[in-house]
Amino acid sequence: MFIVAVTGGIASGKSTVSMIFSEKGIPVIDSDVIAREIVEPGSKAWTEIREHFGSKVFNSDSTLNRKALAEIVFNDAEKRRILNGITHPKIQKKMFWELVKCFFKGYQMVVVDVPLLFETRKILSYVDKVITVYCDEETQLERLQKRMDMTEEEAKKRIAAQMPLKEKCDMSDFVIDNTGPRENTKEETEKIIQYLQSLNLHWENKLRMFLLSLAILVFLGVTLGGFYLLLAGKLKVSK
Ligand SMILES: CC(C)(COP(=O)(O)OP(=O)(O)OC[C@H]1O[C@@H](n2cnc3c(N)ncnc32)[C@H](O)[C@@H]1O)[C@@H](O)C(=O)NCCC(=O)NCCS
Ligand SMILES: Nc1ncnc2c1ncn2[C@@H]1O[C@H](COP(=O)(O)OP(=O)(O)OP(=O)(O)O)[C@@H](O)[C@H]1O
Repeated sequence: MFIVAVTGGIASGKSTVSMIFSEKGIPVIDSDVIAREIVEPGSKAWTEIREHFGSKVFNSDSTLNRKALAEIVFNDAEKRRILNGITHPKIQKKMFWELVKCFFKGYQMVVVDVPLLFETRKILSYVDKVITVYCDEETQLERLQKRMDMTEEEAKKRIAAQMPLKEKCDMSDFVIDNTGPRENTKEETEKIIQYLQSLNLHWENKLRMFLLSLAILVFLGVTLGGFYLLLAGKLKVSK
């Protein structure tokens, strides 16, 4: 299975690009959605956030008060590091299992939409191609304020918490400029999808399937062999 990462800065247009992949029947795993799932009331992350940040970052119905937590972590790098330490391993684990599900469903290609791909690097290790969705700073600030109903100061702080967008572009296989109208972005994205689909992934996918099956067989062999030896040892002792 070929894994394509869509990354970029906050509000640069990742969801806009991911949606175009989705319209072509390519599944999209969105880390922002997973980040919300793992903090549901009673979850491990929810409990750890409560321990570290206190009840002030929760609503009366026990759900996370995202605005209150954002106010803390985007004004304090150390607190952000603590929150990332709680959430990121759980997001990465859930993303990994979502990928495994896609693999067994037989998808040839899957997209992971991860804003902090280069900042955290973990998911980067199993991604085949990276697309960075770029837009100029002025447009990013304007779209962010509009979409999240933020003040200019809040928006600037959120942008500053991420790696500069230009640096992400330099490290990517493809860059989509989403500064202009949506039609341009759609056209650029469709060209990339066409290119990715034209790559002869057939043999690569077969090889991966073979290696995965081999790994499963070795695992089963070692486990069953271990049990057999354990059982045989016990039988000898009991004689
Ligand atoms: C701080 C929280 C509660 C704020 O929630 P809010 O609803 O305001 O934002 P939302 O989750 O929709 O995120 C919007 C965007 O903010 C940016 N962002 C979110 N968390 C971070 C972070 N820790 N560092 C830098 N940018 C971040 C991303 O670009 C993301 O797409 C939330 O973002 C969170 O739990 N963050 C930690 C988990 C995380 O890193 N998520 C990003 C996906 S891996
Ligand atoms: N080309 C465009 N022209 C005008 N508005 C756009 C364009 N692309 C995206 N937008 C708008 O900008 C905002 C951010 O876009 P989008 O949600 O795709 O970004 P994102 O990178 O996924 O954001 P996030 O970092 O929150 O996940 C949205 O309100 C969207 O409707």
